[in-house]
Amino acid sequence: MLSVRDAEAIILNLVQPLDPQRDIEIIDLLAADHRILSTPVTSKLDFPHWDNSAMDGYAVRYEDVQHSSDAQPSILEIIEEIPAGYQPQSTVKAGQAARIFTGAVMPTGADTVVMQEKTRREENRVFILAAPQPEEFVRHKGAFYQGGKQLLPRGIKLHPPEIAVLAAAQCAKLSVYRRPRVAIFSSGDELVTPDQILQPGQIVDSNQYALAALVRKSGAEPLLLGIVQDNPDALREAIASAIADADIVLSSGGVSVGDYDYIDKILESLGAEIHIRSVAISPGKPLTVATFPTPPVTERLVLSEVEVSRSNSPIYFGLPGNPVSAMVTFWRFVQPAMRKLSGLAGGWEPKFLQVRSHHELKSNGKRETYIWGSLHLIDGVYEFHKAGGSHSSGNLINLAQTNALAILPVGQTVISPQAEVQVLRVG
Ligand SMILES: Nc1nc2c(c(=O)[nH]1)N[C@H]1C(S)=C(S)[C@@H](COP(=O)(O)OP(=O)(O)OC[C@H]3O[C@@H](n4cnc5c(N)ncnc54)[C@H](O)[C@@H]3O)O[C@H]1N2
Ligand code: MOO
Ligand SMILES: [Mg+2]
Repeated sequence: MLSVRDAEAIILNLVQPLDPQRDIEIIDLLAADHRILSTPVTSKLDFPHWDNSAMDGYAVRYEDVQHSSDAQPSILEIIEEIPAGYQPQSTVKAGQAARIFTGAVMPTGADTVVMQEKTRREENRVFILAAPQPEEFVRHKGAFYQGGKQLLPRGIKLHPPEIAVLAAAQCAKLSVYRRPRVAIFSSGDELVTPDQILQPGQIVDSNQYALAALVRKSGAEPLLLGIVQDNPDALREAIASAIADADIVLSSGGVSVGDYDYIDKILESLGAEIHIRSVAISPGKPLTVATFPTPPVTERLVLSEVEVSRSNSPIYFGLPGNPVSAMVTFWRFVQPAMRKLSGLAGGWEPKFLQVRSHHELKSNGKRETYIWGSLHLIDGVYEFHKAGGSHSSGNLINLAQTNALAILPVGQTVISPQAEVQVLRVG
């Protein structure tokens, strides 16, 4: 069976990132948090834009004050007051100083700022009580960034620090990658929506809700196609509809070997190339990954009124139906694919932590095993606590309030309490 690592490599290799010319939208800077920059940003401005003061104090000529001390202060004539936002009018000459405030433009002639606390004021004279360093408390034009160089590269996720930079660079509107569109449907005759009255044998379609939340949390737009019966015609129609408009399709259920598990057969009949049918992971072994190299043979079904554009053919993930299996395979395989597709320049693979396990963790050693639980900070160090209750892949109840998956590699059957374990943060 395919290893988790090989499956991840195959999946990432299949993903074509969104196109930085076509797959973009122009948004307001105020809406930019968590979006991905699709064009490198350059500014004409230098940062700082001009020499300015880092302190409230006096702008002086270093040579006038270099020997100042409490006992023998230099005495300078104050020729101008320069608040922030004001363009100085005078030149500071020998024996002169300008009153200046933090962020205000340095006057010509002055090269150093003496902070107020090291001075004494007497009417329009200032006594400098200590010798400064040359150019002390001057923030020089272009010291932080020189106009014309790249300010921010394409493919980064925007967070408050980048948004501050973009604001300072006067990018009130900016170009970001559009959100990936992820079609989601659930397959199974036993499934109903949460508002329906359960008949014998029925259960609620929780996967649709879980996957929609996961997709939205990953910065993509979920297209919810509802519940599809275990019926080849209905499934064929749902899949054709999903692949028409989505970048990624997520179905859950129907990928194992049962008589009503139709997904793989229907994908094949639609001309899909199936790259993965199962992976050595627990939970989540029956996982189908497929692409559509040629346009599907069925007629295109329009999902929405909106005219949509797509540069690449979609990737289909047939996730296993068991609720925990669907979420674990999302976190481990779909999420990295979504990161690559979204235009992020790198860092698509999951990042694992090495932490101490509070409990004993067990596996049969045959598949890479993911055990759900939570990370707790104990004296500043993370510790993994396994969730109580059944670790059946059908038990979604004890998945609630977890935030991590501990991973036992193939061949490892036990991790002792207090031993180190590799963990994937989720949730
Ligand atoms: N003979 C074998 N049987 C099974 C194998 C196997 O290797 N040989 N693999 C098992 C594993 S592992 C898993 S995981 C499941 C995967 O099954 P399917 O993907 O075919 O999913 P279904 O059969 O449709 O459903 C499985 C289970 O999950 C419940 N389910 C399905 N959809 C939803 C939903 N949207 N929301 C909540 N729960 C859902 C469904 O009722 C079933 O209980 O196959 C094993 N069998
Ligand atoms: O691997 Mo299945 O995903 O055990 O339940
Ligand atoms: Mg099945």
